[in-house]
Amino acid sequence: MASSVLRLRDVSVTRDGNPVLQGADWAVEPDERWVILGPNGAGKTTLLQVAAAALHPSSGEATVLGETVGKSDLAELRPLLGFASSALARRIPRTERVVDVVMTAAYAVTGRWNELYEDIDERRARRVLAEWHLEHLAERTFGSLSDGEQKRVQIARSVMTDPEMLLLDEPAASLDLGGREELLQLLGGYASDPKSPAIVMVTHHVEEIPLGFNRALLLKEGRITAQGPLQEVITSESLSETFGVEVELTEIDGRYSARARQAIAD
Ligand SMILES: Nc1ncnc2c1ncn2[C@@H]1O[C@H](COP(=O)(O)OP(=O)(O)OP(=O)(O)O)[C@@H](O)[C@H]1O
Repeated sequence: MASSVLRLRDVSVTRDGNPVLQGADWAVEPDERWVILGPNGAGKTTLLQVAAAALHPSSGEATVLGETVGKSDLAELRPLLGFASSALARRIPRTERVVDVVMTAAYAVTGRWNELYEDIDERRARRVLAEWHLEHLAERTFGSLSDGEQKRVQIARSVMTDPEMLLLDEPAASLDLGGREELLQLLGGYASDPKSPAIVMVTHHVEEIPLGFNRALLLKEGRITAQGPLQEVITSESLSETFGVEVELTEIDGRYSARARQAIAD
């Protein structure tokens, strides 16, 4: 069996003296596509930052692509980890050409400075843009795109280096219905492709779980409350327990929706 791309053993993270992640045990295998759900402040982004080797555990051990976070030089890991988040997107210059936004990922920078780009990088960037239905926007500036288009550019950028693990922090946040559905369709296709890397996606809403995702992890107050196969973990009971409201969950053709039972009774 291939080795885990991510392994956490009893990982805790303390920030400003507060425990924000506690005793996390978790492994991600190459063929797994994980969704992480939990209330605001539960520690989802913190967990993703540990997975990205961007944050060191305060205690416990995190191994990313075989390297122990905090013990090895992680610079070489960077291109092997695709990462997209709104915080990272804010660092992309609005005047940058879309094709350059994607291409600069090969050098793990935002903004095109003095790197020498190869034709092969540009060809790959244009191919990745086409895969995410963005080729017609290649020459536009990043700042001129709609939110939905910008989200897709961020994901295209994060897969440019052909990473071994793709980490997505709320990729569908702030999208309208059409934009969300288009993104979910593309993500679902990507997740269903056996050649795609391991994927970990943080989201607030079960409606944003793309088809093709097969694992789920629930977090509450810094602790993992459930993890495992998606259909076993995403249940009315587990969501009610994690979010602290009575949740009524429905699933149609692999897509979920949830609402509070209270709302149904009213
Ligand atoms: N740099 C920081 N310094 C101090 N506390 C922090 C820092 N970053 C996050 N926290 C705290 O850690 C806790 C977990 O934050 P985190 O962003 O991981 O949660 P989250 O589940 O992603 O939340 P949300 O759903 O609101 O995005 C929160 O209480 C937050 O205030």
